[in-house]
Amino acid sequence: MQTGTDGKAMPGGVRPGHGKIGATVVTGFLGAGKTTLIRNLIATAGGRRIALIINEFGDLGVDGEILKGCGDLGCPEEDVVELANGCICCTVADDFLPTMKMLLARDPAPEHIVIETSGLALPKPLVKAFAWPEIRTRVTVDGVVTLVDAAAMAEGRFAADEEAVAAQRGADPALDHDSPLEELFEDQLACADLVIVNKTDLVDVAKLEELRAELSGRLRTGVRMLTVANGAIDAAHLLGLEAAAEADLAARPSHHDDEPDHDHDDFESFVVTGPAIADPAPLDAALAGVLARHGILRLKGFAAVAGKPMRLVVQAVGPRVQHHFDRPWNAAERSAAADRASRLVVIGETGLDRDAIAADLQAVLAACGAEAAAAAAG
Ligand SMILES: Nc1nc2c(ncn2[C@@H]2O[C@H](COP(=O)(O)OP(=O)(O)OP(=O)(O)O)[C@@H](O)[C@H]2O)c(=O)[nH]1
Repeated sequence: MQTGTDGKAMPGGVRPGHGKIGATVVTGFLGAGKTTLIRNLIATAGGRRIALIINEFGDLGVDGEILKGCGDLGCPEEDVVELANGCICCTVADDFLPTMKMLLARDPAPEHIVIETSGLALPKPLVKAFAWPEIRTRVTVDGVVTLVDAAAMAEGRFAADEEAVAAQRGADPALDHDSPLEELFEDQLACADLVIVNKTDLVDVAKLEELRAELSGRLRTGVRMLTVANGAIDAAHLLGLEAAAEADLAARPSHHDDEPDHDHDDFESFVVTGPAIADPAPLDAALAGVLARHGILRLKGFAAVAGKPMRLVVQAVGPRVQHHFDRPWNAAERSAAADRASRLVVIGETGLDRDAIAADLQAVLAACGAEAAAAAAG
């Protein structure tokens, strides 16, 4: 399902403005479906040479790995650049600009550049980087595409916890923000040229209309909104917006406009390593329990399954856990088979009980081995 809010025709394909290379910034909260959308974009881009810059908050490059593993001809591995271990908005000078220069030095240069920000990144500092002299002569921000997780929004997962905010305000009357999640959500919406409400399969029609009405009141004038499931939207709707967002920063307010050196103290992530499992069947329900017990926002990574040549991708967003085999372990990974283990990145608001979470996750992985062994023996 794809609909415009204003009934106008959607833009066509890539129309490079003023001879510059277009760049699309894909933003949206943790697990909103950015990587899923980008896979669809690549698959429907008609063979255009698109370079991807993939940024992750945790130091395990899961999204880049998934995109490289997709085997799509439009996305050869060398065109996927990973910027893990930090939010792109904070590492612009150290990581992003050198990466852009490297891509622009290629011959031939990419036809379009797509940047997936981490789910915790503020898009505005990244857009600002396109105004840097070395970049702006060659590249323009074709559009900022913000994904909204319809299910998370319907469940109130971005809304401020009124009691917690009241308690914080009591302790610090100068506090001017609602909650880290709400602020981030607002920043991502305020910077958008196009909003995609994803995961419509998880909400009913009435709820979706409610969400659209709420969102449309929070967007800049003229920003379009589309509704989709599984990021299934054609590249023609995403590329060619011709927004030149880097020249329009004042129209995109951020909660952090007065904080050039903001940080991400409100969130943390760490990686848990555990044993290979024997049976993925009980994994989802068991992991959902861990997420709920510890208030984990996002968990993702890879599990090794004993006796299987394929890598198991594990994904959890809020209460929903999914797994699937994506590709065979490659030769280098196979030769390290003795060390092959399951690796999961955990992301949440600051204050996670890392030891307890690691123990809980390792117990789940171990149980998925033990239960299968018991079933085989019985
Ligand atoms: N039910 C449902 N699941 C979806 C949809 N889109 C994505 N997912 C699932 O949501 C999970 C997260 O999707 P990703 O595409 O990895 O999300 P992301 O925004 O890239 O995640 P981060 O980079 O960690 O912020 C995966 O398990 C997807 O399969 C959708 O429309 N409906």
